Amino acid sequence: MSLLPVESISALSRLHPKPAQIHFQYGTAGFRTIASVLDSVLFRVGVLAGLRSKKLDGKTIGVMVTASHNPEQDNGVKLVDPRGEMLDTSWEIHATALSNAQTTDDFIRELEKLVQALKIDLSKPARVVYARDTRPSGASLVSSLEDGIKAIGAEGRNAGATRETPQPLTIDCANGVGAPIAARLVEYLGDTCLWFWKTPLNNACGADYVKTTQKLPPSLAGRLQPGQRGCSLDGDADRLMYYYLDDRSHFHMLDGDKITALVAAFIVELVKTSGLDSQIKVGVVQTAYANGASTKYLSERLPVRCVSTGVKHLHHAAEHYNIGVYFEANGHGTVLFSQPTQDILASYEPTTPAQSTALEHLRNLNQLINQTVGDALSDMLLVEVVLAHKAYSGNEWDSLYVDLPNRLVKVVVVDRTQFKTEDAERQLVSPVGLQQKINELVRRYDGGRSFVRPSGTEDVVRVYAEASIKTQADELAFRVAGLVYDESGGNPATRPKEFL
Ligand SMILES: CC(=O)N[C@H]1[C@@H](OP(=O)(O)O)O[C@H](CO)[C@@H](O)[C@@H]1O
Ligand SMILES: [Mg+2]
Repeated sequence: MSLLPVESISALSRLHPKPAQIHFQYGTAGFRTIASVLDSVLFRVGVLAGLRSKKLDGKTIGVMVTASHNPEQDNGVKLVDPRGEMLDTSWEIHATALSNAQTTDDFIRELEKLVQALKIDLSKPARVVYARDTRPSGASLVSSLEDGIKAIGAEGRNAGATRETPQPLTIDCANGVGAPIAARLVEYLGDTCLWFWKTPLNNACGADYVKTTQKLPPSLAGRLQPGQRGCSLDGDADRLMYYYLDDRSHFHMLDGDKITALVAAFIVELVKTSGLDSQIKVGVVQTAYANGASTKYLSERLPVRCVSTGVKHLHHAAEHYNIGVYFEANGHGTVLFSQPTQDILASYEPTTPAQSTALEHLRNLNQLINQTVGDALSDMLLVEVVLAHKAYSGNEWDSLYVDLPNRLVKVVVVDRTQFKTEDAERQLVSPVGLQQKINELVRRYDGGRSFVRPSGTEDVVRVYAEASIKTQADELAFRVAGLVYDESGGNPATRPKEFL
C-alpha cells in the first residue's frame, strides 16, 4: 500500500500557510469568504479532491472556484462529485477539519487520520478537473489549488481556461444582399460581437475574392487586427470564407473544408457525449476539390463521401446520413438533420448531466442551422457558436490540419464537351487515354493528386493539383494543364506561357 507523499505535501503546504485565528467552514456551497484569506484553503482542497478521487477509484472530482452572486472581493471553492453532484455531505466535515489544521504538521496529521479512517488506497490514480469564475482573485487561488493537486500526485485539468474576450468578428458582405441583414444583426448582437464593414459591391472583396486570391480584401487592411477573425460572404450571401491575421499579420484562410472539419468534429463529439452514437450516424460529403488533408482528417473521425461538384449533389448525398455535414471548399454548404434524427433528439431522455448538456447543444444546433442550403449568415453563426464552445481562436481552428499546397488552373479548350468524367469527377473517360497520361505525371510528385473536369458554369476545363510542397503543386497543375491543352487540339500559337 502506498504512503502519503508527505515530503511533497509538506514542501508545498509551507507555501500556503493558514492565517491565524480564522475558522473555516465547508458550508452550503463550500468555503466562501473574503478572497484574501483563502490561499491555504484552496491548497488543501486540492489535496482533498485528489484523495476523494482515489477513494472513488480514480473517478474525476470537480473543483469550482467561485463566490457566485457575492461581492467581487469574496471568493470560494466547492467540490463536485463524479456525476456532477455536490460533494457527498459526509466528506464536508473532512474538508472543514483539513482547512482548520493550523500548521503544516497538523495538516499532515489530519490527512493521515483521514486516509486511515476511510481506508483510502493511495496507489489508486486521482483526477481533478477545475475552473473558476471571473473574479480578479481567481487566478491566484487556482494556482494554490494546482499546488494541492500536484502535492497529492493527482492529474489536474483546467476546464475553465477561458477564451480571452474574443475580438469582434468583422464581416464583409461584398456589399451584396447579406449587407443590410448583417447591419441589422449588429443591432441585435452589439458591436462587441460583430463589426459589419461596408465593402464595394463584388469589387476586391467577398468570398470569391478571398478564395481565389487567398488574400485579405484590401478594404479590410488596417481594420482587421492580428488574432481577430474576419469573414467574407459573396454577393448573394450563399458562400462563406473565414480568415484571420496571425501575430506577424500574415493572412490565413479558413475555407469550406476548414468549416466542415470544425463543425463535423464538434457534432461527432456531441453525439458521442449525449450517448446517441449508436442511433445517430454523422457523415460528411465533399467534392474532389476538398483539400486532401481535410479528407484525411475527417476520414479518421467519420464516414466521408465524395460526389460531383455543385451543392445539388452534395445536398442529396448528405440526406443519406442521420446528420450530414457538407461545405464545398469555396464555402457553399450546410448541415442536415434527418427527420428521424430530429425525432430522436426530441424524445431522448439523457441519464447523466453530461448527456443532457450535449443533447441540449444538439437540439440548439438543429434550430440554429438553416438546413435550406444557401444561408451564409446562418453558417457564420454556426461557426461562431462552435468556436465559442471550443474556446478556439482562428489559429487553433486552423491547426486542426494543415492544408496541402494546391493549385487550380483554367484551360480554355476548343470543345469542353469532349471532356467526360466518372468516379465523382476524379477520372477522365474522354478524351480516351488522357487520364493515363495524367496518372503518369502525378506519380512523379510527392503527395501528388490531380484531376480534370469540364466546368459546369464557364466555358473552360478546370485542372486541380495538390502536392506536398507549393512549387510542386504549381508545377503539376501547369504540366497537366499543358497536357490537357495539347491533347484537346489547342493551337500552339496561343498556348499560355505558364503551361508546362
Ligand atoms: C471549382 C469550383 O469552385 N467550382 C464551382 C463552380 O462550378 P464549376 O462546375 O466548377 O464551374 O460553380 C458552382 C456554382 O456556384 C460551385 O458550386 C462550384 O463549387
Ligand atoms: Mg453565390
